[in-house]
This record gives sequence, C-alpha cells and structure tokens, in this order.
Amino acid sequence: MSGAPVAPHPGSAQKSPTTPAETIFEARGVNLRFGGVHALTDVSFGIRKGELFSIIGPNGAGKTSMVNCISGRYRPTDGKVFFKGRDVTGTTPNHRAALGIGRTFQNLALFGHMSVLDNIMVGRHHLLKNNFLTGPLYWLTGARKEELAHRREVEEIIDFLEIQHVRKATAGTLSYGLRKRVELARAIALKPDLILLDEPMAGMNLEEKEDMARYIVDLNEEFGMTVVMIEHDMGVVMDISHRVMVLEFGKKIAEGKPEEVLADPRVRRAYLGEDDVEDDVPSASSPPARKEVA
Ligand SMILES: Nc1ncnc2c1ncn2[C@@H]1O[C@H](COP(=O)(O)OP(=O)(O)OP(=O)(O)O)[C@@H](O)[C@H]1O
Repeated sequence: MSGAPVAPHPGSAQKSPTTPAETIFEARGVNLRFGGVHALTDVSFGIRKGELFSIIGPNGAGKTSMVNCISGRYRPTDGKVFFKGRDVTGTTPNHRAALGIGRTFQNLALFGHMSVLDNIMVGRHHLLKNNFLTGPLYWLTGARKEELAHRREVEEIIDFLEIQHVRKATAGTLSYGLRKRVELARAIALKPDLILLDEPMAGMNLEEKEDMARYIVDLNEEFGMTVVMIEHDMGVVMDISHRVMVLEFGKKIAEGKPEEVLADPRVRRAYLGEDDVEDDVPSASSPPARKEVA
C-alpha cells in the first residue's frame, strides 16, 4: 500500500454514478480453477452503468482473474457473466471488445517502436468501416473522410490526457508514467462502454498518481464510461470509487460504498489481522496500513 491518499481534481470524488440503476455487467456464481488452485470461488456481483467500481484484495486474491473473466481472457470453470444483459460467458476477448469492453494491462502493452499517435490509432481499427478491400478506393469510398474523423477523435483523446507534447514520440522512449497514459489513451480510443483498468497507478510517483486519478474520474464523469479498476493504493480507491468489492483467497468478502467496505469487520480482519479489529478503525484518509497489499 502506498503513501497518502491521492486527491482527485476538486469536487470530483465520491459522486453518484450518472445512471445508478442499470446493471451493465453481472457475474453469477463465477468459479475459476487452475488445476488445484481455486482462483475464484462462487463470486457474484453487479456493476452499474456509469459506476467507478474497484476490486481490491491482498496479493493472489483473484482480482486479475476476475478482470480476465470480464474481458474474456479467462472463461469461468463454472458460473456465468453477462454484459448489457447478454450472456457472454463463452465469448472471446475480441467479441467482448466489439460489444464495448476495453482494458489496460497490469504490465505495459504498447508497441515500443511505434509513435504515440500510431499506438492510439491501433485501438481504433475495429471501428473503421473501410478495410483492405475498400482501402485502395481511398478517395471514392469515404475512407479518407473516415480516417480524418478518426484522427480528430484520437486528437481529442490526446488533448484529454495532455500528451500533445509527445504525440509523435516513439512510445518506447517515454517515461513510465507517460507510457501508462498512452496505454489508457489507446483503451479509450476503442470507445468502450466499460473499461477495465488493471493497476493503472502501479509504479507511479505521487504526482503521476494524482494526474491518473483525475483522468480516471474525468473519464468516468465526462466520457460517461463505466470504470472497473484494480488498484493497490487504498487512498486512491477510497477517494474515487463509487463502490468497492473486496476479494480474499478468491472469495468475495465485501461489496459496497468505500465507507461501508472500510467499516466491514471481514475487510478489517483481512487487512489488519483479527486482533487489531476492535481498536483500529481505518478510514479513507487513513487507509489500513499494516498488511501490505501492494
Ligand atoms: N494462468 C494461471 N495459471 C495458474 N494459476 C493462476 C493463473 N492466473 C492466476 N492464477 C492463480 O490464481 C490465484 C489468483 O491470482 P490473481 O492474479 O487473479 O490474483 P490477484 O489478486 O490479481 O493478485 P496480485 O495482486 O498479486 O496481482 C493465484 O493463486 C494465482 O497464482
């Protein structure tokens, strides 16, 4: 767990999601096993449209496994997952991307030799109507117009994430914090309705974390994207999330608003150790500190 809680931009924290009632994603009784390892055991939860939803838990708790079940990278051994009311349990990551699920990865996954601009354009390929068949008729088929419109949207994303100054730079030459931002830009370029952020602030300094927290809140509020975030920095999680789900040993032990989750004895036990529960009440500004989750 790292440092002080990160303040998002003024007035941004802890707002209600725009449309709280509609469920955009649902997991029902999800189990995931790797041989004898039970990565997830009977996990059920719903994510509401417009929500900033965080998944937390100690190392090995099953957070990435759950996100992989949402993105389609892993298929649950048992149970079902629904996106926009459709059973997508058996569908591929590509299919889910086309339905509107985007993601970033725990480890950077950029094309290091390509420019920032090209890395972001890659995210948009599935949105292009023209393809290699119509491409040669560039001027006749509207391909040029389409490309210009795409470029405009990409430039808007570049402006939003304040990476104009590096738009032509080779991605591999950038600082870690900037590369994380470019990766986020590429995920946004897919125009997902639901975006999965796997440790978006890992390895960042405080200033970079503050920036990233602000972008995530703006992404949620201004772009209207539903955000699912795995993050070890409890200060950030408690500051910006609408709701939080806590996993421990592959099982859901709590779900609710940040203050509810922090007050939950099971969570306090998981993070503090049972003996400390009576005496030490953690809060968002004083996140649980004894048991490191980072
Ligand atoms: N592809 C895999 N093959 C075998 N075991 C796996 C695989 N993916 C995850 N696991 C196991 O499943 C359990 C949950 O792992 P997972 O990565 O989902 O946890 P996590 O909460 O994301 O951990 P961390 O915070 O360390 O990233 C762990 O015991 C892990 O070793």
